[in-house]
Amino acid sequence: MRIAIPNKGRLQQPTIELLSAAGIKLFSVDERALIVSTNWKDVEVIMVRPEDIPYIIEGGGASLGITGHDYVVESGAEVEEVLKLDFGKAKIVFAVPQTLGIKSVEELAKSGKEVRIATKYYNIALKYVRSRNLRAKIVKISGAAEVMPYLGAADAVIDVMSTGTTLKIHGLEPIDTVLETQAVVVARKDWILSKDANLIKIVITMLKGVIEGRNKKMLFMNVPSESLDKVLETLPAMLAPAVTRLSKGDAWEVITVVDEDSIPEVVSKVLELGARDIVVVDIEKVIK
Ligand SMILES: Nc1ncnc2c1ncn2[C@@H]1O[C@H](COP(=O)(O)OP(=O)(O)OP(=O)(O)O)[C@@H](O)[C@H]1O
Ligand SMILES: O=P(O)(O)OC[C@H]1O[C@H](OP(=O)(O)OP(=O)(O)O)[C@H](O)[C@@H]1O
Ligand SMILES: [Mg+2]
Repeated sequence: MRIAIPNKGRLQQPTIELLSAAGIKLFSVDERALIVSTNWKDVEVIMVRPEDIPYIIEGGGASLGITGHDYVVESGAEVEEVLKLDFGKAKIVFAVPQTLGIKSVEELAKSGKEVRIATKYYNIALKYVRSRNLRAKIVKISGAAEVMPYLGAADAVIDVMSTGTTLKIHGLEPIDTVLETQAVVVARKDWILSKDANLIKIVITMLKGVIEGRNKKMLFMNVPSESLDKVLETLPAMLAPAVTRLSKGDAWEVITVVDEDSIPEVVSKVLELGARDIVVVDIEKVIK
């Protein structure tokens, strides 16, 4: 089977790292190679432009693809988003020059003036202006939208924002969120009927395992008998914490899996309750 991944840009490196963590390592012979074999003998990776990936999947050129949700929406391709990947997170925003002093889209719509909007997201922009009753002309460009108002070639932009620095540098102010995006895994809608369905399922399971594992940690701790019940009561777990008697003394080893974000709170609570020797361990995959 084939997996289509970005051949450039922000999503490429995290995608290669994700595949590797899932166990799929790329054998790259040449940096310019568009088709790369992997250590999984039935899995081949193709490197293509991220905006083309939805069409490639829809057309049957690859079984799975990794690209941005924004590109899936923009393409209008009939594909299924099977997994969110937690990277490439950004917002597509509508931004206008700060000097205009406009604070909302409603204000702009009411003015009745035609706005020229520069964007690489033509279809998303078209749908957006209709939904907001804006009189607009969409100026389709393929990048660097932020500079268009400065050049006088557009009055506003619909573009990607993460920290907001790029917009600010160019004197633009976001006044509305058009779409939230992140990297996703896409497949054909009927992938389950494909001859590769089993392998596709395995790859999705491994990728999901890595994503689930990234936000979780394993905790080991020693707990004296008198504290055990209280510690077990407070500890989160996937099902329930595991408990084993220690080889010496009146104490127990308690093992559980918790969300990374909750570690400071959980650790301070169990310490207070008498737990000791707490060990926090990274998790490679969580397969449910
Ligand atoms: N600053 C950002 N933070 C997080 N995600 C981003 C950011 N900029 C773009 N993205 C996301 O990454 C993907 C962009 O991939 P793409 O390779 O097309 O753009 P790029 O990495 O900016 O390269 P280029 O602009 O040169 O085409 C999109 O899905 C987009 O939403
Ligand atoms: O809100 P910010 O954190 O500033 O991020 C937004 C910028 O990030 C992306 O560009 P990127 O950094 O990928 O550079 P590029 O212009 O080469 O695409 C995007 O096209 C914006 O220009
Ligand atoms: Mg970019």
